[in-house]
Amino acid sequence: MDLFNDLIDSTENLLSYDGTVNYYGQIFSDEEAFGVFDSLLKEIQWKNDKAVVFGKVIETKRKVAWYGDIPFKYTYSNITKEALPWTDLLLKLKELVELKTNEKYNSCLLNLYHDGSEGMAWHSDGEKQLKPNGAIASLSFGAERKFAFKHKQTKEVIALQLASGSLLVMKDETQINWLHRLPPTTKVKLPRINLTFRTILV
Ligand SMILES: O=C(O)CCC(=O)C(=O)O
Ligand SMILES: [Fe+2]
Repeated sequence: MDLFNDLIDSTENLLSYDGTVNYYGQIFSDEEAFGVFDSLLKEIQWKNDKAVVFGKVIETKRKVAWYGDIPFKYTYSNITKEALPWTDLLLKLKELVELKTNEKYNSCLLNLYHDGSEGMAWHSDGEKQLKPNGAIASLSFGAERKFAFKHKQTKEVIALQLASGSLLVMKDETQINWLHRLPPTTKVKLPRINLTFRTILV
């Protein structure tokens, strides 16, 4: 457990305006986080992410997976996926995150970054199928990575480190007003798994 975790106030809003982001720090010990990382690596049906760019289908090195209450169809980057049924571990993680954040979720997008060369470019999670202004809860396991927000108008950037076993929540108008990204870095040589719990409209 990070000694500094005691100093983290999960009720503090990291954004100065136009949205709410709360960082809970490590909600798992390093050892627990490693165990979860290992299980997810083995049991999740990881697939290379596909995107349509200028009409061409490209495959990213990053791997993804999509799970949910029912076989929701979810479209992003012009590709539609169908949610797989929850595994026992994913359900446990979902219930823990629901308890911690006092919100409900019905689906989860998972990302596997093999090392720092893989990241995610500036975007917001504002897909039409998502509940408007719904909370998105992000769990991280494995390598610690930098995560950043950029305001769409003012261009203000707010960055933080996402520790292994940590929880972050984005809610209210965050997706309307802010972009976020996971910057690539040559410093990180180890893999990271990220889970974002979301609410799909049914
Ligand atoms: O890997 C992360 O921390 C963020 C992933 C993300 O932004 C997304 O899946 O939409
Ligand atoms: Fe995102």
